[in-house]
Amino acid sequence: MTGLLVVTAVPAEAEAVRAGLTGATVTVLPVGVGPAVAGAATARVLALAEAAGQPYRAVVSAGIAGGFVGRVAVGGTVLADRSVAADLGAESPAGFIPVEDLGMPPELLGGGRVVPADPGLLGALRAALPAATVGTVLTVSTVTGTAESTAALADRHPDAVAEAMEGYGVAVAAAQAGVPFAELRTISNPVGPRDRSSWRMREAFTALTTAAAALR
Ligand SMILES: O=C(O)c1cccc(C(=O)CC[C@H]2O[C@@H](n3cnc4c(=O)[nH]cnc43)[C@H](O)[C@@H]2O)c1
Repeated sequence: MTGLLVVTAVPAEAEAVRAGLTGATVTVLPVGVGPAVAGAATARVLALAEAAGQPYRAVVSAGIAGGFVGRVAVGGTVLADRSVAADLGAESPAGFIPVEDLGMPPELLGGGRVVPADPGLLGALRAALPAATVGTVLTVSTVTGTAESTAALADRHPDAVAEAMEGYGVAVAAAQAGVPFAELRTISNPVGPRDRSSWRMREAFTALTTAAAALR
């Protein structure tokens, strides 16, 4: 059995993770942005490793994220206790309807919009990162960028601490391969009205390198 697989969206995130992992035998791969491409690419990596007789023992989705104001600070580190496909469902005049409530057969929903982190893996990461904020990390296909959508999302998910774009897709790939999953994020920007001047990429990448040491 091979070791841990860490998947990021972009190469810069993968480099930041690798910088914190010197000496460790961890595979770090940038697999693309968004839940579909990240999920499909992760599924392929897991399947190829399995076919080669060297399955990974766990998968971590890692990278930067937006943080919900008042729940986690920019520059902070987040561990997901669950990864949730926040926009998988239907809009209606009465508000958002989760995909589970649309009357579809459950077997078509791949376990639903909520994938819990593996308890053993999350426990190990919590122990290694005691200052990390633990909570729901949302996966969105569209970055939240207005005050109205931020308020609606925060209301719908009172336990959400951050949003990113890959975790749920990677989590589904891991679940279908029977491999433990966790999500680790560092906060580059507040979730809220689009404002590039509020982004703190350097801070988030530095925090990602520091947090990556926990993956050894
Ligand atoms: O152009 C924008 O308004 C914008 C706002 C936030 C992030 C981006 C990106 O291109 C980065 C997407 C990339 O990073 C993760 N990420 C970082 N911050 C957020 C966020 O606030 N909401 C969702 N995803 C975020 C994400 O996982 C992607 O891989 C552009």
